[in-house]
Amino acid sequence: MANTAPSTADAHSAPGADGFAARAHRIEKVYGRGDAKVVALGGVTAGIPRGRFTAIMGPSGSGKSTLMHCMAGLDSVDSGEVFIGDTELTRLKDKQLTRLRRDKVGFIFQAFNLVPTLTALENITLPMDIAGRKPDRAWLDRVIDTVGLRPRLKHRPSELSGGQQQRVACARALASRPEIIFADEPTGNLDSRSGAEVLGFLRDSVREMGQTIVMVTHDPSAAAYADQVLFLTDGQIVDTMSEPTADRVLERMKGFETGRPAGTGAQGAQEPGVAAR
Ligand SMILES: Nc1ncnc2c1ncn2[C@@H]1O[C@H](COP(=O)(O)OP(=O)(O)OP(=O)(O)O)[C@@H](O)[C@H]1O
Repeated sequence: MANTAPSTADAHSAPGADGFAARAHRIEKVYGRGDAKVVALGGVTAGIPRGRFTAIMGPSGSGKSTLMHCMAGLDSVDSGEVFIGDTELTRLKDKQLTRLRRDKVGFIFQAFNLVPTLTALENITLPMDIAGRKPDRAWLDRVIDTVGLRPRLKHRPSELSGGQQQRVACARALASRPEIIFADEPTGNLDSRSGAEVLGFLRDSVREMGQTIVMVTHDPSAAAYADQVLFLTDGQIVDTMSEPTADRVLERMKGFETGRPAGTGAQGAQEPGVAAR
């Protein structure tokens, strides 16, 4: 894990700067036209620090999923640049983008997206099998033990609980040691106990394995597992928070929902480390 998070100014000024696993620079994304036009992202600049757990929060429709999809190369931007490491996604052709996503990015979705006919272990190694890469056995063992799946490796998804299935999805994302994992509401389909297990595991993989994770969530208690929170409202980053607690996140969210950031919610009062605009 990085000891010092890169500063807001770094994210702003330095495409290619060290310390960020992914960066967005003035990205805009507009859906529809005329009366149906929606500015989902209105020129967002953000850096996701390497080796840290970042949560993205904001009211419904604020652009969280769009930001994540654009930063992960799952969706295109209308203007601006997106980088994973030093690679600018916005310049890549489709095939190069597919390869980059396969080699450098891990995904965890709300729906676990496991292949029902494969065992837990086969699901975990599937992306590497498709890429023709041999798993690093020692690393794979560590991932499996960390998520506590050793006794369930031969089970198919239908024989696993929701929490166990999401742990398989987490292990699948971690197995290839990607530069960054994007998690979109990873606990959205889980009860609070299974959700807490998955979040604890994600946090441990950042602290103990140095993984970089960025997670979209609606849930202040989920965001409290992160090292820092980035708040979006109306397609703009309006605030950041380090060392979040559920209460502080909830308090700040209340401010955004009434259109008036609570606490230090003004743009100029951002805490350093996550994002700048
Ligand atoms: N494919 C699309 N076509 C048209 N508008 C879209 C599309 N995808 C998203 N939008 C709009 O863009 C805005 C941002 O959507 P996005 O899904 O990123 O928000 P969100 O913060 O993730 O919302 P939620 O928390 O409800 O999932 C919303 O107003 C949404 O209606």
